[in-house]
Amino acid sequence: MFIEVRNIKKEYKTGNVTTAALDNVSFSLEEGTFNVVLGPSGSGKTTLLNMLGGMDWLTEGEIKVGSAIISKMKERELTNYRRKTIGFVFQFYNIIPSLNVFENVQLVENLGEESFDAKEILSSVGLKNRMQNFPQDLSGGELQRVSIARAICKNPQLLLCDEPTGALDSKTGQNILQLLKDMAIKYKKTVIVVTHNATIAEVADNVIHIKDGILENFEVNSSPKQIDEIAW
Ligand SMILES: Nc1ncnc2c1ncn2[C@@H]1O[C@H](COP(=O)(O)OP(=O)(O)OP(=O)(O)O)[C@@H](O)[C@H]1O
Repeated sequence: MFIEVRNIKKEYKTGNVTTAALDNVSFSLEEGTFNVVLGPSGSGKTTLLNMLGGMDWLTEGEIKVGSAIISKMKERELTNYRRKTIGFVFQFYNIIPSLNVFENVQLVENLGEESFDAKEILSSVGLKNRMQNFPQDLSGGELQRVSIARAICKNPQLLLCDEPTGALDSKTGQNILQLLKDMAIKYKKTVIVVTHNATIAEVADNVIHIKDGILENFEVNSSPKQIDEIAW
């Protein structure tokens, strides 16, 4: 298994109040799979993504990614892990407005040891003719393509996406999901998409259902739908 999450717990303390954002969650995922984390607002989806991405430390439990036990890592190792192993895609793209499309992607070319060529990756996400444009000239769907190209350019093993289609209409969202699925198939990336949209889960290989920080169900989808079969 590429990812093994064992009995993880994450508590946040604010003053005297302790919130268990995740409680005793365990699952594993194979490499090259397309996975969805599904749950209502406040259920712990982003917390789970942050834990997998090495953004913060667990309260209890263990997370293994590849051969690395990331839950045991100190700050420096975690920074290295985030840099080399993880690509992040966010709902609102996080593109730098003063850099053109090519420059936004080229920024990360030096982070990975076996990075892809920025131009090649931009072509593969359908932005060959937009490289010299600035973000202000692009549509939401195109901006999300830039952010996927940037996430994938350093050749990370794991692509973590927080509501990547949340700001897009259904048709554009489908295109973006197809692109993320292609990343799993074509580049063997393990992709995890967080969403509260149950329709999106129908195309996933595995669905991690969480509610109130607890894993309600780990659903293995033996025949995931094609992306053009869904709409929301
Ligand atoms: N840094 C933090 N400090 C304190 N509480 C937090 C922190 N981050 C998250 N929480 C709490 O942990 C719980 C889970 O939050 P999380 O953001 O993971 O949920 P979510 O499922 O991603 O929600 P949404 O879909 O609304 O983004 C919530 O009760 C939230 O208020």
